[in-house]
Amino acid sequence: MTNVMEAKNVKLKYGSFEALHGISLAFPAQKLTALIGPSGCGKSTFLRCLNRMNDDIDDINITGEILLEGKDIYHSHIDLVALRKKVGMVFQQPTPFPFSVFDNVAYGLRIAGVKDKDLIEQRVEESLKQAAIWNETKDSLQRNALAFSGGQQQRICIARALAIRPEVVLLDEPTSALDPISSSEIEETLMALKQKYTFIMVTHNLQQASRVSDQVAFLMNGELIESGSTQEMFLSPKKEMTNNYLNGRFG
Ligand SMILES: Nc1ncnc2c1ncn2[C@@H]1O[C@H](COP(=O)(O)OP(=O)(O)OP(=O)(O)O)[C@@H](O)[C@H]1O
Repeated sequence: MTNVMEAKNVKLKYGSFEALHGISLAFPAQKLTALIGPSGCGKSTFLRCLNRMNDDIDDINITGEILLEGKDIYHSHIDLVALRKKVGMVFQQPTPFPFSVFDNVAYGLRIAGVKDKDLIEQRVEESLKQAAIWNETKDSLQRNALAFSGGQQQRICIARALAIRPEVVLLDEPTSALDPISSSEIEETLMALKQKYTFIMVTHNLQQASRVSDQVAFLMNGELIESGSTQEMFLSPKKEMTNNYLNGRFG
């Protein structure tokens, strides 16, 4: 199985506080990896390392390597704009920009300098279809994205992330702000898209992790306790701590 990304001994300090103690984890292509663990264990911190979203935080220190297609994304020659084209992100709260659906989805392409109107139109349509929001938006592409429901906004954000054809999509609790129906629509969308993209998702929802992921990584206190296939992790975890967490004994 090919790994699209691989973290090697990633340590991160906020000032003198070490939030990640040396995480090593590989992300197989066209699979969904779920990062799980109790609140404050470092899931979001680790996820944000994967497209260098932490870079702007004052007094942060990151060591180790994160390889994307074999190259360290923390190497000084890496172009951040190019990196974020390859590694897109969807956040917990839907974050459409306050302009039309069309302009939201076209945003990344325009930033990347794409001028061909036909190509942009084609990509917008394709991406909205992939994110399963085309039927609800096709007659109102010029409507402000903020006028849609939370679940629809989140699918517009997924379409926006997909429009630039990333290798990897990072998702930070993408359904936790949504109602159950919208959440299950997003889950179905992710399952359908796994053939094309590699997803890495932070989730608090263990049932969600068991439904949609192929690989699970369990973090606690900034350490990777255990990772493995979803089936193995849920049915026969190797570590007692993982078993206790998955069985609701703490969290
Ligand atoms: N910008 C920051 N400055 C200092 N400490 C931070 C910062 N961001 C996170 N932390 C600390 O790092 C640790 C890990 O936080 P992080 O948000 O990554 O955890 P998490 O597992 O995603 O939590 P949750 O599930 O509650 O979102 C916590 O102790 C948190 O307080």
